[in-house]
Amino acid sequence: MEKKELRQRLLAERQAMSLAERTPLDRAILQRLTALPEVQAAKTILLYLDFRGEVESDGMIEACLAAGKTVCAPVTIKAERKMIPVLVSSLQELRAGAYGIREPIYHPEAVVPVTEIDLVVLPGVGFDRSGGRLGYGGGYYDRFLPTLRPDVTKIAVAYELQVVDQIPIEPHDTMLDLLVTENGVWRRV
Ligand SMILES: Nc1nc2c(c(=O)[nH]1)N(C=O)[C@@H](CNc1ccc(C(=O)N[C@@H](CCC(=O)O)C(=O)O)cc1)CN2
Ligand SMILES: Nc1ncnc2c1ncn2[C@@H]1O[C@H](COP(=O)(O)OP(=O)(O)OP(=O)(O)O)[C@@H](O)[C@H]1O
Repeated sequence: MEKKELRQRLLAERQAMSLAERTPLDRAILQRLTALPEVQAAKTILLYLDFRGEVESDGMIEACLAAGKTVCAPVTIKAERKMIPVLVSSLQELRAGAYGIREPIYHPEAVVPVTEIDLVVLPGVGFDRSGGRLGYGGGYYDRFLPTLRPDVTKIAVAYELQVVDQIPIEPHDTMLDLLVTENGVWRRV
């Protein structure tokens, strides 16, 4: 169970970081992310709402809203192991959803059609520099990513301590295009 052990080790390392340690890293990641031409060109972006010590995402949401972009975030349907992109118009209009993750309030009119999404920013537990990603093991993004338009840019954001030489990859895994950490940006080659 290589994946399970890697997940536990990386989660423990991430949780061990203090707020004072992560705050400058969050800022550096936010700056690198918003400077990317792909992000600047995107009109509709699927972001996430951080939990369990993921890279802070509120700043990304604020920046995208301020730039006039359409922002959506996952609403998690645990029973169906699926996630739905729902419009986020403000960080004040969120509630705690499945797993205690903050999410926008689901209304059928607030669902963003997957065909409208231009770019996805993904959290995760571990990453490698060739597009591999390790999540919490729910398979939510694994099922969701193949439903997107093929031209959608998929960007991982992570602390450098979450980056390993090689994430064990399975056939259902979708490779990510870019990895952004506090130290730089890696484009999948
Ligand atoms: N911020 C954020 N939102 C997200 C995700 C994410 O990774 N980060 N997701 C990306 O997928 C989805 C939620 N995925 C999750 C998957 C599993 C567990 C979880 O707690 N799993 C159990 C045991 C694993 C299992 O069920 O087999 C656990 O860790 O205790 C939590 C969230 C949708 N929203
Ligand atoms: N497209 C799919 N259809 C059905 N089951 C899937 C699919 N993709 C993944 N799964 C299943 O979901 C489970 C979790 O997969 P995996 O460990 O890759 O998740 P993860 O990438 O860590 O999690 P997440 O995407 O939620 O962050 C596995 O048991 C896998 O078989």
